[in-house]
Amino acid sequence: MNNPADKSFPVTWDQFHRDSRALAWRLTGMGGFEAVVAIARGGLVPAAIVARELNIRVIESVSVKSYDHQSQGQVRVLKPISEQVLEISKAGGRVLIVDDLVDTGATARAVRDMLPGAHFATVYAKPKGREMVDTFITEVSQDTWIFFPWDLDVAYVAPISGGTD
Ligand SMILES: O=P(O)(O)OC[C@H]1O[C@H](OP(=O)(O)OP(=O)(O)O)[C@H](O)[C@@H]1O
Ligand code: HPA
Ligand SMILES: [Mg+2]
Repeated sequence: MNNPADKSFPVTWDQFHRDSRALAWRLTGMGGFEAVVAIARGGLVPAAIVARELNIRVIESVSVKSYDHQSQGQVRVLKPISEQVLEISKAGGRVLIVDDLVDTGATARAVRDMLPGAHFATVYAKPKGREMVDTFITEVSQDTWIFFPWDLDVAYVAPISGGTD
């Protein structure tokens, strides 16, 4: 499945920190969470920020990969969720799943199946996957590719006029 996007939405570290904090604010009114599950790798950064703001100390990761650069493939689980966190959820404890974004929703669906009943939060959401997420901050159109700060560098850009300086 190839899905190259037309538009780009580059996100700086500052912006990502602000948006992840906004997510934490939105989650504060939703009761205490006992554990956070970060969907690695993209979910690790927002999960750390949210866990810091909500004072959650039990942090787990699940490693899911489905894209090679912008090409989507099968969802593959490279590291499952620990028994400890699965037990917390089965015993009725509130578990918060965090990812950087939901695009088609395939990753979210796979992780939701592992943790039914958990609360799913992302910083960004595209329309196709929005239904899979309980809480998000910013919606981005389906034909936009979000570039995260860990995938970017500072680089020269040509003037809008098309000149060279
Ligand atoms: O809603 P979907 O269409 O499933 O896409 C969203 C997922 O894709 C990206 O992860 P990716 O598989 O690229 O791995 P990464 O987090 O290691 O970058 C992103 O971090 C989400 O986890
Ligand atoms: N940006 C980065 N990673 C992604 C995206 C995106 O828009 N969609 C799926 N994985
Ligand atoms: Mg990911």
